[in-house]
Amino acid sequence: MDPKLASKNGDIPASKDDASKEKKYKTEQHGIWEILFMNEGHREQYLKLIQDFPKLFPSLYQLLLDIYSLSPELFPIFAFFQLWEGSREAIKMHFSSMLLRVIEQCLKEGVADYPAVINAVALRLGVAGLSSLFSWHSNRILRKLERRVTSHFQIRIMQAKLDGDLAHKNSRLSINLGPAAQTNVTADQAWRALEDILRYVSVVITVISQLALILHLSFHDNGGPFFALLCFLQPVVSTSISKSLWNEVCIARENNKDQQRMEALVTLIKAEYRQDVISNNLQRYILEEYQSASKRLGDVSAEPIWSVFRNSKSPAKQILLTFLGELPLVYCAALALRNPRHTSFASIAILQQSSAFLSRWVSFALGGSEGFRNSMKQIQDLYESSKETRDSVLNGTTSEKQATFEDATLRSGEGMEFELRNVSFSYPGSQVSKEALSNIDLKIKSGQFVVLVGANGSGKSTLLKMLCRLFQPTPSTSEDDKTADQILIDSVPAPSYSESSLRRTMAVLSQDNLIYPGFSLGQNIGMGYTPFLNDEECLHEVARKAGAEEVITRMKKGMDTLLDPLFNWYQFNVREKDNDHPLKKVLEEMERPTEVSGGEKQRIVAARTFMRFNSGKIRFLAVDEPSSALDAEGEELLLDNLLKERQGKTIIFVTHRFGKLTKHADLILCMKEGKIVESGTHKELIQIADGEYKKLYDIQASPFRDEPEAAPSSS
Ligand SMILES: Nc1ncnc2c1ncn2[C@@H]1O[C@H](COP(=O)(O)OP(=O)(O)OP(=O)(O)O)[C@@H](O)[C@H]1O
Repeated sequence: MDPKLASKNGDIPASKDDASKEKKYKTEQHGIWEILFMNEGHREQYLKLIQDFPKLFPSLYQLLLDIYSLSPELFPIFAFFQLWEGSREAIKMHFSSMLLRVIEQCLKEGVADYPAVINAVALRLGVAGLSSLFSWHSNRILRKLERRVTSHFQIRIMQAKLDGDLAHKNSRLSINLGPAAQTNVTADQAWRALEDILRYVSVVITVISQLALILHLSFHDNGGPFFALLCFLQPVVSTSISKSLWNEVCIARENNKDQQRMEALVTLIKAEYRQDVISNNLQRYILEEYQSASKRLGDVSAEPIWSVFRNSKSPAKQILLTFLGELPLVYCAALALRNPRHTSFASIAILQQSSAFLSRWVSFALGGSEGFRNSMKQIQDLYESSKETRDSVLNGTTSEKQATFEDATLRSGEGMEFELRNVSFSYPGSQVSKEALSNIDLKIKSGQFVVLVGANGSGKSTLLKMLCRLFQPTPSTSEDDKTADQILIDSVPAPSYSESSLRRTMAVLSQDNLIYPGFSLGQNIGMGYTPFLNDEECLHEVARKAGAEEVITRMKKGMDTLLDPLFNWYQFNVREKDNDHPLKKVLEEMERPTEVSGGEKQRIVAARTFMRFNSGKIRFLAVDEPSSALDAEGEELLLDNLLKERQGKTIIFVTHRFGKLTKHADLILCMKEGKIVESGTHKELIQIADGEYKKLYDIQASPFRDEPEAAPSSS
């Protein structure tokens, strides 16, 4: 059926400070899809490409230099094959035309010219053979280059991402938002971008070589430039009147409520929702709701966007383009009528083939400019992000910078001292209007054991991360207070430290329970302090302290167990029901996951933190609700063992549970709505009538307080 077509104009919200940059976009409805197009034709796209090219070219040049330095021996062959790839068809057609002419000559004269035919056939076959050989060789070289270039990019990307958690001078939220982290180009995508660029270059070479062939043939047979012009007509008209999603700057979104409802209902039949669906007795509802949504959807096309979009092209355009495509042949026919003696069938056949070929490739060349520009941009992003990260690295990897940074490890054995002066922080791009931290003033003395409490969302984790230098305070706008927005560590502004020395003195145990996939249990623990990664004794010792030893001994492979293995595997034709099949057993082994509970994961992650203490350099321990999934015994053991490590460390705990921690804390900071509303010891805070701490404490303690005895019944 014909998709419904509706069109209206919309405005992309322009930034207030630059209303002139306001751009228009257009929306069209195709079946269940709404498409938002920029009002931008091929002309604009080409202009953009021409404008951007000087900016993009250095990255492309750098890329070619890199490929050359990675494989100097392969590079010339690689360049030759690219050239060959583009001109291959024109060369083949040229030799085909030679052969056809010789045959035509023989037919016309009725004489078999053996040497000429053999020569032409040999040349044509030779070219065909060479072409296959080159393709095979080119493919091999390309695969080799792919390996080298992908691994080269992978290292660049990894370096950029790994440096991305450094507090970056331009970024308020450093974690995952540094310039490096902002590049989402993967090494594979980078390679594909390079392939796209090469393909585009090859398309351009193809067009040029076909054009040269057409001009050569048409001049030879009095076709002249007019014929070449006719060959261009169809692709030029086609690209200007028809749209292809691949060449548009657009967003396609499914906006049909009934289709969305149907998809949501289909999701509910997945295994993970089975238990919920049964216990909520939803089976009937799901089926009925699906039926009525499907009825409401009616005949609206729910095909994938590309087919709905293609179907919507009007037949008039298609007919016009078909006729334009036939024009070169009509022209040849006219030539034959005008000058029958000089017309060669061989040339007409080759011209016809060549013009169809040219037409297709001119379309690719005209339509592919946006893709080409995007691919060049991807390569540029990749180079620029890693360069920017290198410039912003403050961790002393740049030797001349190293000398100017403080070394936090020098005071090993002494807990860290913190001072926050009027520190505020908002998460960039957050939908929450309030600041996550608001004007915090705080002093934490060396060696103090501090507990952070407060309601959900009060800012405890954010404050802890701020102290761990994972976030930067929002810069102060106050002209009067020059010391605002500062964090001092041991009385020295935090940015004066080499980041890597700070990291070496901090241990962080959070509630996220991250088990590193693809690493064994032992490696997961050992990565807390890599020099001892293979020290079995040490691994078991820290596992014991975190209460994880029992989990490990329970595993058949102990420390070598892979909880979350990372490897690809495929099975072909091993039937599910064929239980005796020897491969089925192997398959089962591979499929069986090693399950551990949330609490067990917490223990393993805690063991990694204990491992960090082996460096002897830890001066600050930040713990964020590490026992949320632990049983009472596990929690007691973990907290006791963490507190045993107190010597020479400042410890800050975030917790919701009032008990041992709050009772023994040197300082309790009670937070509310991004502010520290109360601070002191448990004894002090509990005295504040209507205080936030007392309120939270009472809620937890009240079920354990003795109930007043019920009055005996009078009856
Ligand atoms: N990644 C984030 N992006 C945007 N806002 C965030 C992000 N993380 C936290 N927030 C917001 O910052 C505020 C403080 O959050 P934070 O996690 O520090 O609170 P919390 O006291 O640790 O809460 P909880 O007790 O639930 O762990 C909240 O309003 C929260 O919505």
